[in-house]
Parts: sequence; structure tokens; C-alpha cells
Amino acid sequence: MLGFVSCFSFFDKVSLLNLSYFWIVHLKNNMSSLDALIIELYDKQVIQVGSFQLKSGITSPIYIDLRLTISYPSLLRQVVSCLQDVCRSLSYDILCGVPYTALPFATLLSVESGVPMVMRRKEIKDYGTKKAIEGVFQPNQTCLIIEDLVTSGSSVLETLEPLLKESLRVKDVVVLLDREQGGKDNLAKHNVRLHSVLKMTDILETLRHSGRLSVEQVTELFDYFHSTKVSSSPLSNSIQSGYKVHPLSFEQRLSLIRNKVGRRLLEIMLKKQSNLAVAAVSFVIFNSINLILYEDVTTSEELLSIANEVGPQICILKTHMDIIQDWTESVSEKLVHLAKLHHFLIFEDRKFADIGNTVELQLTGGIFHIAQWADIVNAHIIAGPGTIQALSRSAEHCGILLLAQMSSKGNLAVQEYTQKALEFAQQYEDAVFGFISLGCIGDPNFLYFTPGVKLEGGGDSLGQQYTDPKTVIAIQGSDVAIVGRGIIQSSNRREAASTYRKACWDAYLQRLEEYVE
Ligand SMILES: O=c1ccn([C@@H]2O[C@H](COP(=O)(O)O)[C@@H](O)[C@H]2O)c(=O)[nH]1
Repeated sequence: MLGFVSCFSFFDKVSLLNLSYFWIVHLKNNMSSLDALIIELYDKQVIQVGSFQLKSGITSPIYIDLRLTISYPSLLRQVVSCLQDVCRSLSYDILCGVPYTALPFATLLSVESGVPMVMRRKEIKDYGTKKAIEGVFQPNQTCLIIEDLVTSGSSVLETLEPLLKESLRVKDVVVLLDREQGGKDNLAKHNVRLHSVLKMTDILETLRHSGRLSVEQVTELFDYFHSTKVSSSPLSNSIQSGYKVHPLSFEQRLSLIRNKVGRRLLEIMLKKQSNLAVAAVSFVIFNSINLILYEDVTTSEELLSIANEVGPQICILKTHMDIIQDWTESVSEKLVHLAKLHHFLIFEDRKFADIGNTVELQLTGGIFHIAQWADIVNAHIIAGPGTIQALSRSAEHCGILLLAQMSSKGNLAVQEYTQKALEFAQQYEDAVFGFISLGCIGDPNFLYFTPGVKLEGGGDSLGQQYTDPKTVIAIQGSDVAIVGRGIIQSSNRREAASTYRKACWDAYLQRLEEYVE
């Protein structure tokens, strides 16, 4: 019996040993390279649990110091190989590491993959080239940002800004660890997708499974991460809501604008030294007992006479064909003739805003046949991308502007709306070449057209708000000022147009000068 028992217990011990061996092998085989990386990071004290103050000011019960990875070459190799796995699915021409911790990661990725790298300077030298981005690159190349860790995303945005200023495109960021505290959403607002090798949730789960952290510790950490979201820094807010004046000249922008109408416009602007668009707007003057005293630009004769008067000074004539009482096809023919004569483009300010199917008919049909004579049309983004698809499909020769912001009091085209307009434009860059906006909203590959411009500022009784040309062009970074009543109501439109042309062009030159060292 004993023999049997001892024999059984011997058998039992052997089987237990076999079983635990089986499980160790099983666990080892099934432990993913990511689990192995997490455990290695924890064991090397790259991941620490305690109470720490982060760059964003918040206190965190966990601290991750990925700078330490450079002291462990095999760990560094593991990190880079995991980053490489994520990068493989993306398309890009160059790499840029966020200084400093991600610099060795980006360098090794570059060496490993043969993709060139650029480097962002944290401090711009006040001698020599004063470059913010070092390395060899071409405008319009796609740059992939590499980062070690993202909390709010503000460090990535600090690198994004100078890359965009250099006319590089940035669509993606690859990060080793996303702390899942709002960084992904903050970056998405800037049209940048965050791809992470590890998420904080993965780390906590692996550390619990491997017995490195207790269930209680992990529960507490989970609660912390779920309740703490960090908004992006003031810098990113300024990117989001402020004007992003860039240093590029109109000559330089010629190679960035994909739409041919946009490029043609730039050529006209350069040749005529004019970034002035005149809006052929109607206006009515009432007398003291509300009787119409004077009314203008409601007949085709007035419209054509304005085109002729201001034509030599402008790059664009902006029309509202639906306020002309006697519109016929011959009006559009005469308008096109004047546009050729004076070398300007015709922008029909129809502000399309319906579903694609209707927009197609509005553009090509009715009595106006806009597609036959307009060079430029514009659209609200409220109905989604179908509006843009319809416009580009039914009038390939027309360039499209999207309304990203408006000049009138209380309008709803604010932050997220503006951002969405930018995203739409970037999606349809062959057709869309610019925005109606109050200034530059960030991407030098588009042109910015600002209405509500008057030398003396002020406003009207229906909510229009005027800004002077210098503020709009030199400070807010707009490219073309749209002036309506500032010129149309003048007793000498030729002279007024000439004054505005000079003021707008000087403001553009001033903007350029501010970037010249
Ligand atoms: O946000 C916007 C969008 C369009 N406009 C148009 O621009 C002109 C401005 O005319 P002014 O006489 O200079 O006020 C006009 O055609 C508007 O329809 C805008 O003002 N604001």
C-alpha cells in the first residue's frame, strides 16, 4: 500500500513536475513579444509604480522612463523591432523622432529600414542656417513622427508644427506607449493618427498576469487612468484655434498647390502683384423714411461695368449671379470676355450646401449654368464630402474653396468645424485648393481667402464684421482679401481698387519680410 502510495506520490510528483514544465513551456511559447517587452521594461525599472509628477503637471501613480532603454542594447533592439512592426503598415518618405528620447528609436529605424531621417531642433541656433528641421527633405514629402510615449500629445505637436512649416506632410505618429489619457484624440484634432505599440491597459494586464503587480494595485491604476484625461497644451490649442502664418512665398506655393485653377490663380497674382478679390455685391441705401434711395449691382450692366473698372487691379471677381435681375447666357459670355481681357478669374459665390445629387444640378443646370463660366466655386461642408464629390465630378475645370470660417457675427463655423473643413480639403486636394477663412488655418498647400475686409474696419447692421487688409494678410496669414462694399460703394471704384490692391500686396510683402533673417 505504502509502496503503492509512495509509488503514486512519486508518479504524482513526476506528473506535477511534467505539468509545471508543460505550463512554463506553454506560457513561454504563448507569451507574445509585447508581453516579453513589457516584463523586460518593468524588470529594468523603465516602468515604475509610485507617485510621480509629469510634464503636463498631473501626478501619476506610474512612471515610464524610456530614456533608460539606451542603457540596455538588447532591450533597445526589442523596442525598435516592435516599432518597426507598426511602421510597416504605413507609407512615408522620411522619419522624424521627437527629441530627445525617441531620437535613438528613429535613428535605428532609419538605419534598419533605409528610410532617411530628419531631426527637429529643440533650440533654434541664432547663427548659421537657423534651421528648425535638420536633414535633407523635399516639400510635400510625407514624414512619419516617432515618439516614445504619448500622454496629451503636446510633445508630438511641438514637432508637428515645424515640420508643417517646412511643407512636409504628417499623417501618422508611431509611439511605443500610449498612456491612453487623451493624446490620441488631441492628435486627431490636428489630423494626425496615433499608432501605438503598447497601451497602458496592455501594460497593466501583463504586469498583473505575470504577478509583478497585485490585483489591488492594477485596479487602482485602472481607475486612475480611466478618470484622468489630459487636454493638449496651450501650444496645441493655439494651433487649433489660432492663425498659422507660414513663411512660404506665393512662388514657393506654386509647387504645393495640386489643383490647376489654384496654380493659375497664383500665376495671375504674381504677374499682377494682386491678391485682391472684389466681391460684386449688391447694396441698398435707404432714406430716412425707409425708401430705397440707391441700389447697386443688381443688373447685368452694373456687374459688367464693375468688372471692367476694377478688372486691372484684381486677381478674382467674385459674383453672386442670383442677385442679378436680368441674367442671360450672354452676361456670362461678356463676363468671361472681361476676365480674359483683364486677366482675372471668376469666382461664383454660390456656397453650395446640399447633397451631391442636388448640387450637381445646381452647378450645371437651371438658368445660370455656373459650371460653364465660373473658374472657382465654393461649398459648405455641412452636407459631407458628397458636395465636394459632386462639384469636382461635374465641373473638373473649376477649383473649389471650402467655407472653413465666416466673417459674420455669431456664425457656427468654429474650431472643430474649421478642422473638419481642413480634413475634407486634404482628402480632395486635387479639386479643393483653398478656404474661405479668416486667415491661414495651418496647411500651406492651400490658399486662404478672407471676406469682411475694409480699410477702416467696422461692420454693418446685419452682423458683417470688417478687418483691415494688413491684419488679415500680414497677421492672420490669409492670402487673398475679398473686398465688397469697401470698393463697390466708393465714388471712384478704379481708384479704390488700386488703393486696396496696394494695401493687400504690401501686407503680403510685409508677412514675407518677417520671415527673412
Ligand atoms: O464669411 C463670409 C463669407 C462670404 N462673404 C461674402 O463676401 C462678400 C463681402 O462683402 P462686403 O461688402 O465686403 O461685406 C460678400 O459677397 C459676402 O457674401 C462674407 O462676407 N463673409
